[in-house]
Amino acid sequence: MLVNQTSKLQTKLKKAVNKQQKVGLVPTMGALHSGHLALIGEAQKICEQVVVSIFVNPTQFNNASDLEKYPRNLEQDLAQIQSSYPNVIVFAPEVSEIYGKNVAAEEFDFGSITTFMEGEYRAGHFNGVGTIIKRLFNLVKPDFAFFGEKDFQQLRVIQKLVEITEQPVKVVGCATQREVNGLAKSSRNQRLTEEQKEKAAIIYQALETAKNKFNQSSIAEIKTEIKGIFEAYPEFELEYFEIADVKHLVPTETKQTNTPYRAFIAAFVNEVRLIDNIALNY
Ligand SMILES: Nc1ncnc2c1ncn2[C@@H]1O[C@H](COP(=O)(O)OP(=O)(O)OP(=O)(O)O)[C@@H](O)[C@H]1O
Ligand SMILES: CC(C)(CO)[C@@H](O)C(=O)[O-]
Ligand code: BAL
Repeated sequence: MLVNQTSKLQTKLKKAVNKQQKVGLVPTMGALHSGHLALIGEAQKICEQVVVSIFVNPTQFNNASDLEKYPRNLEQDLAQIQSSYPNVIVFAPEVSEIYGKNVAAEEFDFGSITTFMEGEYRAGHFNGVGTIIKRLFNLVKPDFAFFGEKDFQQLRVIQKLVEITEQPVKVVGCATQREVNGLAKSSRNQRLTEEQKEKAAIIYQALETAKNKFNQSSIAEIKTEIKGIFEAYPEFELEYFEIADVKHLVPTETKQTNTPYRAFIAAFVNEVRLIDNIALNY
């Protein structure tokens, strides 16, 4: 069922708490796809009451056109949730319900995990994500909250946010759902043509290449190979390809033993920006 106001949401959640039900939160920006539905499915496994928030959060966008063109389709989102998960509460507030008149992000110190990659290329993005998630956690008071590994850096930011703000929420990371060709499901894929979606499989192919070469090649060699892959596709612009240790998320050129690494990529197809990542050695 759909709720737009925080007061109504809290009334509904009181009932769940009185019944000693576990509450799970799945934050989204809507334009739902099977990646989101997988998160809801994971939430349903361990929580009797699941809340899905649908809110295109303005303070996390560093690019006005990206915010304006972000796909929005509340009717279709509600129909999808209703048909698969009829007991879910959908919280879809207006911007004013969350921010009042002050549409601004709080500042957080997330340390090294936000210094590079998304933190570097989307200035202020993670302060915006931290702001909305802190507010949603305060409103919903979930026992568990579910986030996709597709946005791996974001997942680590949320874990850090919980630590900094001492909110009693367990953060659950969920595996990336992909198209048959390997392209990570993403709401922004809706802005691609069918041909672009097919070609965008090179993002995943680049990550797989990095994974296959990780043991026998240096990071410099892997980076050269990935750049070469993208040179063959002039309509794609590689923004970054990095290999970073999972703990600090600091890109590196040298491999340390007994350290788990992931490869991270961001690329533009025309003006649509896609991201993805893969575990390399764990
Ligand atoms: N392919 C996917 N597999 C698993 N989780 C996903 C996937 N895509 C998104 N998610 C997760 O769903 C949640 C909501 O993400 P969001 O609404 O931004 O969708 P999105 O598809 O990531 O959109 P976009 O990529 O355009 O930002 C986040 O926790 C995100 O990591
Ligand atoms: C977590 C989130 C819903 C916060 O707006 C957003 O960043 C997203 O959809 O990944
Ligand atoms: N899925 C991450 C949210 C964003 O791109 O702003």
